[in-house]
Amino acid sequence: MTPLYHDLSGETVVVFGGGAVGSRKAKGFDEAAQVVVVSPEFDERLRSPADEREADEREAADAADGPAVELVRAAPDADAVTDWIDRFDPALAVAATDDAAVNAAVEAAALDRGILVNRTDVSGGRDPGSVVVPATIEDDPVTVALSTGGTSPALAKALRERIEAEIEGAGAMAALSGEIREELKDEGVAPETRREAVRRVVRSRGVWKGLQKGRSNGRQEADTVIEEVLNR
Ligand SMILES: C[C@@]1(CC(=O)O)C2=NC(=C\c3[nH]c(c(CCC(=O)O)c3CC(=O)O)Cc3[nH]c(c(CC(=O)O)c3CCC(=O)O)/C=C3\N/C(=C\2)[C@@H](CCC(=O)O)[C@]3(C)CC(=O)O)/[C@H]1CCC(=O)O
Ligand SMILES: NC(=O)c1ccc[n+]([C@@H]2O[C@H](COP(=O)([O-])OP(=O)(O)OC[C@H]3O[C@@H](n4cnc5c(N)ncnc54)[C@H](O)[C@@H]3O)[C@@H](O)[C@H]2O)c1
Repeated sequence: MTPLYHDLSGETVVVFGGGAVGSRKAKGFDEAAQVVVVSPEFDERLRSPADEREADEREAADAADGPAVELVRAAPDADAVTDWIDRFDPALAVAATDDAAVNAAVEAAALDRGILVNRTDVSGGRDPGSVVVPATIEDDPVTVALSTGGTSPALAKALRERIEAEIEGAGAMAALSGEIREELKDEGVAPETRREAVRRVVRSRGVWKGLQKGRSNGRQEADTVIEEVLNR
C-alpha cells in the first residue's frame, strides 16, 4: 500500500450503503468532493436538518457551504450496481452495505472501469486499485494519515488518539515557518543558512510554546532563533 493525498475537488464519490459506516465515509469526503449515497435507508447522521429544509432554502445553504451529500433511495442488487456506477461516473466508489455480494459487485465494477474502490467490509490484503481509508488527524494545513494496512482498524484509532495530542499547534507552526521561509528567500539569504534557520524554528520549544500564546508571540520567539543563525 502506497500512501498518497488525493485531490478530489470536482470529482464524485459514490457510497453504497447509508448505515453507520457509509455515513461516516460520506461525511469524511463531503468537504472535498460531490458525494452521493445510494441506499434503501439512511443513518440519522445523513438526515441532517439541511435535508429537512424546503428545497429553495437548501439550495441557498448549499451555495454557502459547498455541496451537501446527495441521498438516493435505492437498493441495487449485485447486477444493478454497474448501472449506478456508470450513471455517476465517480472517481471513487465506497462499498459499505451489509451485503457482501453487493459490496463485491461494487468492487468488481469499479476495478473493471479503473475507478478507485474502498471496501469497508474486508481487512488485510486488497486487489490492485483498491484503497484503504486511513484514520486522519488534521491541524490545517497539516494532515496525518494513519493505516495499519487494513490489518487492525482499532489500532489505527488508538494511534490516532495519541498523535492528536502530539501534533497540536502544528498548523500554526506550518503557517509561521512557511512565511519565514518565503521572507528569507526574498531577502536573498543563502540557501544553506535559510534551511538551517527554518529547521531550527520548527524544532524550537520556545517557538512552539510562543505559538500557544498567539501568533505574534511565536513570531517573536522565531525572530530570536533566526537572528542567532544569521549572526553566526
Ligand atoms: C481508520 C478508520 C477510518 C474510517 O473507517 O473512516 C477505519 N476504521 C476505523 C475504526 C474501526 N473500524 C472497526 C472498528 C472496531 C474494531 C475492530 O473490529 O477492529 C474500529 C475502531 C472503533 O470503532 O473503535 C471495524 C472494522 N473496520 C474494518 C472492518 C472489516 C474487517 O476487518 O473485515 C471492521 C470489522 C467489522 C465487523 O467485523 O463487524 C475495515 C476497515 N476499517 C478501516 C478504517 C480500514 C483499515 C484502516 C487501517 O489500515 O488501519 C478498513 C480495512 C477498510 C476501510 O474502511 O477502508 C476508522 C478509525 C476511526 C477513527 O480514527 O476514529
Ligand atoms: N470500515 C469500518 O470501519 C467498518 C466498521 C464496522 C463495520 N464494517 C463493515 O461495513 C459494513 C457496513 O457496516 P454498517 O455498520 O454501516 O452496517 P449497517 O447495517 O448500519 O448499514 C448497512 C447499510 O447498507 C444498506 N444496504 C443494504 N443493502 C443495500 C444495497 N443493495 N444497496 C445499497 N445499500 C444497501 C442498508 O440499508 C444499511 O443502510 C458491514 O459489512 C461491516 O462488516 C466496517
